[in-house]
Amino acid sequence: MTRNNKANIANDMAEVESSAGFPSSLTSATLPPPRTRIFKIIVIGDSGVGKTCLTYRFCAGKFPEKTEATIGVDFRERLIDIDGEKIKIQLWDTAGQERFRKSMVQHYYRNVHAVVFVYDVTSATSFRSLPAWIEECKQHSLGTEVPRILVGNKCDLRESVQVSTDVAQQFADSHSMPLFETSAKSPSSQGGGGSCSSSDHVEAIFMTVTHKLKSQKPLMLSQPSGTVAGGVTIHLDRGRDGARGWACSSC
Ligand SMILES: Nc1nc2c(ncn2[C@@H]2O[C@H](COP(=O)(O)OP(=O)(O)OP(=O)(O)O)[C@@H](O)[C@H]2O)c(=O)[nH]1
Repeated sequence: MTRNNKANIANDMAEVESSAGFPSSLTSATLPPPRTRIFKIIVIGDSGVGKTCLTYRFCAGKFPEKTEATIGVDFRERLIDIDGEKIKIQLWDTAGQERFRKSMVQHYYRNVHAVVFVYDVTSATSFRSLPAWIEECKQHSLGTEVPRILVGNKCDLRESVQVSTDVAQQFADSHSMPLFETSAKSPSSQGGGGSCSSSDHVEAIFMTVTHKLKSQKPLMLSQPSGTVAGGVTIHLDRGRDGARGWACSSC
């Protein structure tokens, strides 16, 4: 990781962490022009379920040609316009492998606005891991007011499905989460009953979360409107061992 990347990460973390509200000294008469809000969304789940591919698809618009196991965390950002307001979606693509996430975990969960749990529909093991991921969120004091969604990825591999939509939907219902089944690889794949019928599920998933956050959160200061920053990666040393549910608006 370069010195610049480290500086960017520090800035990005500071931005997210400072987006909690207006400085108390500001009055309506002295408020600066509207700024871009940042929504920090963390994407978690077992290694290999496709977190990098999903976040890359949403931010870069395509399936990555090749991926490697995430070490620490990757940031991906996309600036979107909702009803005339510019919103920066900051996706934190977290490492699924325990040894690559250990020392970063506290950063993942700080000032999180929403959580996306991902499992692989062709891996019953990744589905069985979900309670542990939910427990990890709980241990980091993520309240039920933080929107959560469940995503079953790799729906394009129809012949290899191990997790049925019914079972996934029951799990999602029991945790008050909406379920989406999708494919980062084949955006037009049609998921099962819990998913949206949109032709581009990945887009729908993150846009749904953003709409939810926008409707839930009052306008806050974060940073001046500007261009979307590129991805930034925090790497750990390779040697280390390392409420009620809410509806999917577009369903
Ligand atoms: N067929 C298919 N393969 C996918 C899909 N999404 C991801 N993959 C493949 O699954 C493998 C793992 O994808 P990643 O996105 O790196 O997985 P990850 O969850 O980020 O893994 P970690 O970084 O280790 O936590 C890669 O070989 C991807 O090409 C999908 O929707 N369909």
